[in-house]
Amino acid sequence: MEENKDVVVDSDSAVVGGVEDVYGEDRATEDQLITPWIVSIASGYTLLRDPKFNKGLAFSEKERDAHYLRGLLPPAVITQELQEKKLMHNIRQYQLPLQKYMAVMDLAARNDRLFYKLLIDNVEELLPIVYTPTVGEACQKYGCIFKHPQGLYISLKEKGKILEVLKNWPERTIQVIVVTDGERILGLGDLGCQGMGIPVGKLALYTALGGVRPSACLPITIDVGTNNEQLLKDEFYIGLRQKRATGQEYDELLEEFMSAVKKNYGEKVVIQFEDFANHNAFKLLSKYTASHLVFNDDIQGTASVVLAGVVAALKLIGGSLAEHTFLFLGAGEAGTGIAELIALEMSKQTKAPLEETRKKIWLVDSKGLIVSSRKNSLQELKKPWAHEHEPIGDLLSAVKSIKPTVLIGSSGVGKAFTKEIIEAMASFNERPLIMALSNPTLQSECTAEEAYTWSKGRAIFASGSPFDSVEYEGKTFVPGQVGDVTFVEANNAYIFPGFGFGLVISGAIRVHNEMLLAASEALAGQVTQENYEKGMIYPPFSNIRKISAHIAANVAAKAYELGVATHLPRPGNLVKYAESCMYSPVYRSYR
Ligand SMILES: NC(=O)C1=CN([C@@H]2O[C@H](COP(=O)(O)OP(=O)(O)OC[C@H]3O[C@@H](n4cnc5c(N)ncnc54)[C@H](OP(=O)(O)O)[C@@H]3O)[C@@H](O)[C@H]2O)C=CC1
Ligand SMILES: CC(=O)C(=O)O
Ligand SMILES: [Mg+2]
Repeated sequence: MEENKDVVVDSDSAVVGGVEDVYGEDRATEDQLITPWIVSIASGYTLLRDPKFNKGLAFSEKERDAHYLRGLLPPAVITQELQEKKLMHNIRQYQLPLQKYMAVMDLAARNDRLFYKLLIDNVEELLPIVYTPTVGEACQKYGCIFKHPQGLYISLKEKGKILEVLKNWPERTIQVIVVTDGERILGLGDLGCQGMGIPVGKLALYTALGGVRPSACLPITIDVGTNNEQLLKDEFYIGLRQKRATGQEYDELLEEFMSAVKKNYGEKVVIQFEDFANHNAFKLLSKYTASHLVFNDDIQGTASVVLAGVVAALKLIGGSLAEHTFLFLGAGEAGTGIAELIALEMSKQTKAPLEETRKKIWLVDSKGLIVSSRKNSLQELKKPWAHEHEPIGDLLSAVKSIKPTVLIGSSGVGKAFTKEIIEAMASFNERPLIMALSNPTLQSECTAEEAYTWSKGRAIFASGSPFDSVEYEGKTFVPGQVGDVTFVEANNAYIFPGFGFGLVISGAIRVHNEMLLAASEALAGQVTQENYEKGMIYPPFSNIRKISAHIAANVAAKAYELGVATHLPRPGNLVKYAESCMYSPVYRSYR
């Protein structure tokens, strides 16, 4: 007879069980199998351990009686506000941003609502922690700080079983998925499976800034290996230890993933592609745009946010969009995505064909200015930008020759906007618009201080990652505004939460460029006269939920107009409707 490996109650066993050890867990030796089991009603200790329902010391006396919590908590009953105050006090004690990140993520694992309340009420302070720049460091060290899964990991090992993997996730109704394959994490390159910090951070913003319920958000990392040698050698690395799969093997895994998502969650789940390398990002977007509700944040969300900033800046620098000349450093996802949306908006405004409006926009890549003589060797995405011009190898020469009014950094190369470049911009522009979009902070093409001092206070500056206050000529300037220079965040975080929420509330089934323009228009429309007077080109982040409601409403309105909305009848007042649908983190009372 085969030996029974399950736990057997054996009075002669050397292993002595605990008191009332009816399931035999305490008696099990390490080589014996045990059955993991839980009680399914969330009460007592289980309730305290469930982040979705846990309220910690905020459970009332009545709730403590009704839900078997007596004795499991100390006697004090405190409010959610006091819990928030205590946590912020504790978080502020940490010196290192990564420690703050870990403390905040630990809270998320313990108590959903308190986590989101903290994030919503302290958005400007906590955004640099859960998002860029700290999330970049967290991804680099994810293997070391990993405590428990915060999303789904789908690796090559799960090939053929992806639908089953999706079913393992505890929530059934999913509205937004943010997925990465970790190959281009911010400007930090290939971080493989450790890119998980990005979908987790982006979805935290979907809830805190956009109002999507946390249980409807699903972070996913697709692990096809990594080409990052350092990670492959790192004993704490949490991903597959192999080089990246490419070609057919990659395409088949992604195809299985995309069809499993549609099969499991239906047509109306938003799939946000995030931080894929550009050779896959453009391919995936064009492959699935007609069959799925897909949105690439780096290409499309960034485009929408930058267009909004440029349109708002026109109030300060004058002229219409088509009267400006744009030069980009970086011709990848962000660069070409932004360029295309600006050209589209110009074309809409002037009725000139897109081929014409594109000529107002120039891009520089790692090989220099993109010009027609390079056309045969260019990636498809760059070809529309190959205008007639003599070849130029470096950015400074390109700036001097093109004389742009707007300079945009989307290269991931820190410090690429040198003193000479900013001075050149300031020499032929009264108010040069300079956007250093690359993340995290060290990748920024220049700092706020550099843009300010080198332009002698005339630049309008916006960056992808936040900057600390600046001392200039004896004055301390805080982020948001320095004299005439503004350095608020030109980051897709302004757009994607409201954009995705707009898709969700309208039941949209496809994304169209017109919807990106609608989002951009809504964001630019939220910059107030008071903001303009301070030189700001984005509204303050502290108003982000109101801003998101406006973005969502504009996106939803466009979805209805284009006939891709399925939530019928169309609500009359979409802003009010969006606000009414937003998740609130305030504790609920339990019967
Ligand atoms: N603020 C925001 O909201 C966002 C910011 N970003 C940031 O933008 C950066 C780029 O992202 P993404 O566009 O997706 O990346 P890509 O890899 O798609 O594109 C990078 C581009 O930069 C060019 N480049 C790289 N090195 C140099 C160099 N030394 N000189 C000139 N050009 C160079 C590359 O040239 P080549 O094509 O020749 O290789 C490529 O065209 C990242 O840091 C990312 O964090 C991205 C999305 C949103
Ligand atoms: C902000 C963002 O999406 C990026 O840097 O990739
Ligand atoms: Mg990104």
